[in-house]
Amino acid sequence: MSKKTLEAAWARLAAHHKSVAARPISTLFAHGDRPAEFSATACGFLFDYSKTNIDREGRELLLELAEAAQIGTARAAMFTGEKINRTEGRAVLHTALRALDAEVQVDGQDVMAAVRATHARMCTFAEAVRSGAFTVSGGAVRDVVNIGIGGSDLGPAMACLALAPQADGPRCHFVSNVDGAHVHDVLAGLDPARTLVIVASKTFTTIETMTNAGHVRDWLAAAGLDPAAHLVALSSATGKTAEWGIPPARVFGFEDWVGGRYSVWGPIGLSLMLAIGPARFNDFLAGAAAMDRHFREAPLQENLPVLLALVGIWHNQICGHATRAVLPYDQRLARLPAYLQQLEMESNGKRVAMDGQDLTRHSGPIVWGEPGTNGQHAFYQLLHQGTRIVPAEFLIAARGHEPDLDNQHRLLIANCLAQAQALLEGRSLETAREMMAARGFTGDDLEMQARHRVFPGNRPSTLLVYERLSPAALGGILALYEHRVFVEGVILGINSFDQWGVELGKELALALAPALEGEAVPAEPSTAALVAHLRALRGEA
Ligand SMILES: O=P(O)(O)OC[C@H]1O[C@](O)(CO)[C@@H](O)[C@@H]1O
Repeated sequence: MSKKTLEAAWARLAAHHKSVAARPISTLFAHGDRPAEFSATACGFLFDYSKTNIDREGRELLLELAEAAQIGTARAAMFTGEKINRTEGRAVLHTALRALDAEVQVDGQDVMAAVRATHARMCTFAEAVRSGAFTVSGGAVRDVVNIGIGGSDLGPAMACLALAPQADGPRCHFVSNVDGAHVHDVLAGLDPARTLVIVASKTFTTIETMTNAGHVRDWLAAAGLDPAAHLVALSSATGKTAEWGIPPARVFGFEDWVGGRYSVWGPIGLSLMLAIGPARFNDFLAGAAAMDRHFREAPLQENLPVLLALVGIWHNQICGHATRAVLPYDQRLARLPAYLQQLEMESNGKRVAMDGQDLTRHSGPIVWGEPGTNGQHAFYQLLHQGTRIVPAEFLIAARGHEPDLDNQHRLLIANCLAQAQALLEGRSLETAREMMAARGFTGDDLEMQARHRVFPGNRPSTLLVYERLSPAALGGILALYEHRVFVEGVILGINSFDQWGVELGKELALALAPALEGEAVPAEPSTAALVAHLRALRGEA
């Protein structure tokens, strides 16, 4: 890619933004059929970005930016197994986990035979657990505890909640935090004899996971059971799983080209497969694979992941909005914002470009959110009247899973659309004055009261619409976001697939452990003082 072409595309966008920044978004609807022209459909999704300040020229310039960043070349490199994760010398092939018929090679070697074999073993195992043919010490498995953190937890935990209406297998629970409260509360009430324990860790060294796994192994042993009969491992480190005494038949491995935050599609998704069954899990994969095909084949201007990325770049880089709110009007997507926080911020929260040079612009956005309508009664106040603008990303299904509660689903949709409309249109001082006058206010009091009731509006939002949160729809949503993050990363020149920023804290935590046992004093004075204070509170100093 020519740096000059790319910088010129950025400069043109900045200049265009300067010329339209003061324009109210609502005025854009005066011309043509904006809702149709600024939305796109694919794979059962409608993505509406008409309530943004992007006009035809802005979109053209954004597409030019994507072309200048050579999205097409980068995309081909990812799908064909080139080692685009340069700092770790790895290919990036999570897409291969959901394209079981594909032919993919890394270093000239076929990788799909192993992917297919592991997938088949997972299906057989899941069927056996679900049917009761596979038993633990006390008989058929009633509860599954997945112990993992980050990508080894967030994907399956989020998806198990999202697809609860399809869950007809054993009950799945998730332990991630090293805080003993987490494992304690999850195990409370479970019968060890009927519990299957999945230790999910790509590296099998993550301190939180291995500590929790050790505790659960002791919990099984304390009940007089053979822990090995209850344990399953999902890991790339098969040597380490063997040291743990987990029988190879219950170890499901994957290659280093599956990044943690991209791993729900393979063995790390085993808990989800146990919950919903292999057929629905395959629908989940198929939904993602359809989005992969769309991402590879659709022209950039109709390409959903590219459009999401460009709207993101517009808001984050061009308009300077540092954060983005993800607002699923879908209670079962309650963990989607947390999942996306890892996906987006671990991928694109970097300070240097691919070549190690400082980024010349900001890294990816801060992502946060909560399901609607709950958020409306919490932080939406700031979205509507705060001094900072937070682009809102709404998600809504046309139908829920509860036909007898369809009236509530209509109310949910009404709320979602109303919020987007309120953000766009706002309420003028004039209208607020009329309102307060009608309520009997006069003079200075009327003016003061009215000013509190003004909504500036002109706040951008997008909406992703789908028919219903099925396994395929969830697969599509996650793949859409994965590729969006990839496209944003390519445009910013970031390696979206490493995560060196998580290392320092891990190292320091290990180094601090002896200090908390009184065996050393940290050199850093603030930390030393806090360790002393905490030890005193614990009655240890
Ligand atoms: O699966 P593992 O190796 O236990 O890692 C868990 C998580 O830890 C991280 O490496 C970061 O702390 C994530 O990228 C990863 O998903």
